Amino acid sequence: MSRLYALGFLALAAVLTAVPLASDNEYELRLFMLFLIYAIIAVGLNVLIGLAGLVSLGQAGLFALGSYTGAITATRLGFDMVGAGLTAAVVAGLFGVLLAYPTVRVRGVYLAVVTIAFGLIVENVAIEWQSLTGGTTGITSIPSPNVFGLRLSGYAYYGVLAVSLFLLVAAAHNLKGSRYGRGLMAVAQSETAARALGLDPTALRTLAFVIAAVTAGVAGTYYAFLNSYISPDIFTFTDSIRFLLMVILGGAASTFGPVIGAYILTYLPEYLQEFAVWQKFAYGALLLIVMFVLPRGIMGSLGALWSGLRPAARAIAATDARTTLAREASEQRAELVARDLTVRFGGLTALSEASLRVKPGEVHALIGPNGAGKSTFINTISGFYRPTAGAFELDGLQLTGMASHEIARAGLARTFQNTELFGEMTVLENVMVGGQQRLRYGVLASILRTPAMRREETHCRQAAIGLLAFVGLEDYAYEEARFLPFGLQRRLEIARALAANPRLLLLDEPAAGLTTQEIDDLEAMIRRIADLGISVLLIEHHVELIMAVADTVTVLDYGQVIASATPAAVQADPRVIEAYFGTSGATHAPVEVPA
Ligand SMILES: Nc1ncnc2c1ncn2[C@@H]1O[C@H](COP(=O)(O)OP(=O)(O)OP(=O)(O)O)[C@@H](O)[C@H]1O
Repeated sequence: MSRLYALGFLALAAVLTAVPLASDNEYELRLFMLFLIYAIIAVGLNVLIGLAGLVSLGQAGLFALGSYTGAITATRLGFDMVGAGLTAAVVAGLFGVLLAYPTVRVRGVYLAVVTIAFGLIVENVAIEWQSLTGGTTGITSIPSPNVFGLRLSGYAYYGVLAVSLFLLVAAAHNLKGSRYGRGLMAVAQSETAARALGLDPTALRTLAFVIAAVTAGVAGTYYAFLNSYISPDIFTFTDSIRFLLMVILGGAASTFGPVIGAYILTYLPEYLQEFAVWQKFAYGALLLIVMFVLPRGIMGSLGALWSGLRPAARAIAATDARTTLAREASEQRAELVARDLTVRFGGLTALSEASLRVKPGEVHALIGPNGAGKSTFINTISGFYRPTAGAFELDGLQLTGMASHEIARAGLARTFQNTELFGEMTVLENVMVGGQQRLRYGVLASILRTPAMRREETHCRQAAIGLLAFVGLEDYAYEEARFLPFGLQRRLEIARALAANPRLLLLDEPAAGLTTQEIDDLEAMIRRIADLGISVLLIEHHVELIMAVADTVTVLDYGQVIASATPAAVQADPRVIEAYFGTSGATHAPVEVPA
């Protein structure tokens, strides 16, 4: 943990310890405990909003679920706080899974609508299911906080809440710095690239929803025990908006931001009481001003200032990329075989019975005029399109019908025609996302930062730095990827794909938009990759590059393979000349493939 974060945690611990000592009346302490409960919700919600990039406006519904579950189990079944809290966590967690399901189909504003609907349904059920929830009257006489039969004093309960918040902030911070945090951010920033690197977006989003739901559920139980009374009007849509605001105001994705946001939004109404009828106006106006001045939230904006002062990457030991990649690749040089692939889009046949074989360890170029079906071919073999007919396999393993992330895990990595980087992550983090399929530690190990987890992370980081050196980007490790010049972004995409330790690398027009010097560097890089024993399938328009690096060239025209041979043979093939120039006899000179 960096010193700055250590200081932050120290400050948090100091504040949490000092407050009960300093507060001289029960009202003050109770208000602070309310803040702690809201902060717990905000920190959990931050995983969903800040890391996974998903907006939920139904958090009050999960808070209510936890509250009612806690209250009902405590009043009817006699559960103590631990039993009630655990039950609430399980119930809310299950609803978290349920809420995550729509993300398979909807996102953004549509997802927000789904979560709003969920919140409203919970509110209505709380009102209508009178026999269970007490209807509008709610549930009264919830026992005071107790653990294993021991009744907790006000201060002891404060301790439970303070420790819960502290541990949760630490857990969320650790999660953010683990493969799960990086995975969530990667999926949020480019789902396509994340899938191509073997990440399962559905699983990751479900994890984020479950974390946000479980924390809201537990906070709900804490609230029920604090208040000893709950009713539906405590959990309204306005509260969901308030929870969302806590995260955004404090700084989404930051460690302490949601706590600060929760503090401000708990205490602001108190401070503004003297404005009487203008209270709501002042509340809204203040929020507007803060968000206008600090659009990334309070901690987000401070964090941006700090990011320029981070250490250089060279300080971290690197694992030589050549040894890492070559060792594993030489064991399994890959052969890709595609048989009679046909892809139709409605009435248009983009690929028609196209067959291709990339021999183990070769550089195989796939060329053809614009619209010939090259991108369709690689989108199909990387699992982004389903073939209408035909099959393809990697070293005998049938890949047809597999999801893109499963194909990536089978050893096929790719780059994109229009680069698909995780723009707001650093160059190093981008490459680490590429390498994280090889990490084995679980969610619990992430949260606890176990020694085994840290060991795996160090290896992953060292390998990533080695790969950055391999492509000449070691000096940019801590830059945000979106700030790299275009040529370097292309190199980063290659480093990231290599980090997945692929057996077959698909390069989709890697020379597009590069300068002559950059294309020369790319040529050398492709040679070095091939020398490591990694098979390469290269889609390119740049003829000099193809001639220089390809062992075999396959030509597509109108979705059909019209030639597949050595570069020289293909250049002289009349069918290829005809495909490019519309006539086979017009020239006997080698074909110049237009860029
Ligand atoms: N998702 C899609 N939906 C409908 N049609 C598509 C889709 N993707 C590609 N096509 C069509 O399939 C045909 C082949 O396109 P594709 O992009 O594979 O060609 P390409 O050889 O990669 O071309 P370019 O060199 O211009 O990138 C084109 O007619 C294109 O319009």
